[in-house]
Amino acid sequence: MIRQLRRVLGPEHQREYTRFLVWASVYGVLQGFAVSLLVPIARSLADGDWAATWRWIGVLAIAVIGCGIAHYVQAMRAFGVALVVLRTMHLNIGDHLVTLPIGWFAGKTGSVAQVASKGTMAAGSAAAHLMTPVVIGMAAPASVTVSMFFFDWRIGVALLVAAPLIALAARIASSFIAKSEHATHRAAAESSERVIEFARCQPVLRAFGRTSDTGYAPLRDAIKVQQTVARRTMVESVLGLALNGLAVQLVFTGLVVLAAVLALGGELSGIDLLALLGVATRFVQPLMEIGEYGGALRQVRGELTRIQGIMDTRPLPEPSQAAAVSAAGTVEFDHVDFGYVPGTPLLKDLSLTVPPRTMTALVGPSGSGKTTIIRLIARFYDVDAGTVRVGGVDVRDQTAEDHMAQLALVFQDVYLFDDTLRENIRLGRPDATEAEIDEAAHLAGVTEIADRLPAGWNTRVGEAGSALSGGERQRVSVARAILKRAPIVLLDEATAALDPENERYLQRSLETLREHATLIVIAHRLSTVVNADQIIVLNDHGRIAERGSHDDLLAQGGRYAAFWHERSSIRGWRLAAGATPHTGSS
Ligand SMILES: Nc1ncnc2c1ncn2[C@@H]1O[C@H](COP(=O)(O)OP(=O)(O)OP(=O)(O)O)[C@@H](O)[C@H]1O
Repeated sequence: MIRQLRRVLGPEHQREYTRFLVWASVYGVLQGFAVSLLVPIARSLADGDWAATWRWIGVLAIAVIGCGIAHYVQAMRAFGVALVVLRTMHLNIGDHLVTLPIGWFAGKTGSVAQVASKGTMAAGSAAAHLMTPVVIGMAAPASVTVSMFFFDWRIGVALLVAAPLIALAARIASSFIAKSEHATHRAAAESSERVIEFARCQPVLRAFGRTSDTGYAPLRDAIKVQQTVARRTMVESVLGLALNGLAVQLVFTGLVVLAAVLALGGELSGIDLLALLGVATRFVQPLMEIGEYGGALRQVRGELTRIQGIMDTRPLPEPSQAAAVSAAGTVEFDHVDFGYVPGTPLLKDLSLTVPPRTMTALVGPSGSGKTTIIRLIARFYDVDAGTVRVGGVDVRDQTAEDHMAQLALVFQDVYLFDDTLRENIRLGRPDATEAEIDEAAHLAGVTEIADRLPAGWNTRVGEAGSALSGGERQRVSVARAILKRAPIVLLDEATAALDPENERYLQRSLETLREHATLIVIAHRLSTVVNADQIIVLNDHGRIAERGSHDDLLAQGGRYAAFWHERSSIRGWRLAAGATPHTGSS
């Protein structure tokens, strides 16, 4: 844990941390030394040598004063380190998170939040409360052992043999408990996920009559597993603690027996024996304390491992010198291979070119990789082979800032901040004038939303935009994109089944965006596909099946043409995998 804490603190706080460790060790060593002085004091008393007795008492007084000073300094330093942990760890984690590929966050938002809050608190309190007993638990027995070599080498040897035995027993007990604690942690995480699911899915569960009478089986099962695992953990923890306690007691008993044997053989006086018993007690007590802190130590170690896991995740490599954009508004895929799972390629040898200020529609069966293409353009992930060029330059040769400056993203899962409509649009370009915001809002149809809301433009949109409908949220997101004036707009049409109002605004926005920007759209609406300059039809093997304009593809008489003829009678469509047309509303 000492090493883990050092790693997560970062290089700039190493000196502070080392100073704390030194003072805590000095405190532990002085404690052990002070206790060991009982032996020479007892011996000189037994010998009736008052001068030596007072001399040793003087040394004890100095050691005790030293202990007090070391205690104070190490406590202040421990709080200093704890404050540094709390102050800097959030910043370190935050600074690191912004360098990670966006794709890394998929499915991790819950655990990242947990680590950033609970993990840093645990690390901070470990520095303030746990490190001192741990360091003393190691330093004091070591100091007692070394001191005993000066006063009675036989006891010194006995302590030297005993220490590793106690450490071994503690390690066995700890690994025993850690295994069951790990299972408890997993079971607890599973049932809390099921509880969240249960709360979130209430409308669905109620709609299907899965109320509390019938219960929600996954949650019930998860709780049952958690209870079983918790029972087992309790038993195993008690056994582990008992093993630890037994080992310490056995060592203590061994030391008492050894001292008694020496006393009986006339090698030690009665007063020597009493002094050694005191020393032996002080030897085992810190070791016992380390065992008692075992649970808390393992918990902190787990949190530090999770923090370290985030900090060890490699950021997207950035070039030391950014390449300048050479062909603004173009997007190229050059023999790209990509898969989310190593060894399972999704896109294979994919090449495509999107000229500036054109509109490209991506169509294909569900799961064919349309969203993945958009994510690669935005560099959520790096390709496995080939090159993705944005603005004529490999995305890996651009800084994240230069790269993202060329893109505006309108995704299905639009995230709005719990702020006013106006501030949510302003996010697209913070230095935009009020008139520019008004214009973007008007084009995307947000003005009409504001007119309807009770506080107009000043209405807060709620957590993640919960006060707006899906179509309205997308209109705000489109307004952001219009305001940004990025040369390339990536847009995932929310759904084929937009209501006429949202449909009209989206159509108008696309036309506006098209005047200045390159548009790459995951197209669900017939009108988008027909109006595109280029249609890329993906097959379900991660390759491009057909490409061209609507007229070209109809003339080719291939798969697109077949589906077109079949589906053009309904609004909204999507190519389905294999030979079976997709018959849903999308
Ligand atoms: N983060 C991820 N990790 C692992 N696999 C993923 C991830 N995201 C997508 N996939 C898988 O990659 C494949 C392609 O997904 P993608 O979202 O690109 O398809 P799509 O053509 O956009 O589908 P749809 O039209 O249904 O939205 C799917 O099989 C999907 O399950």
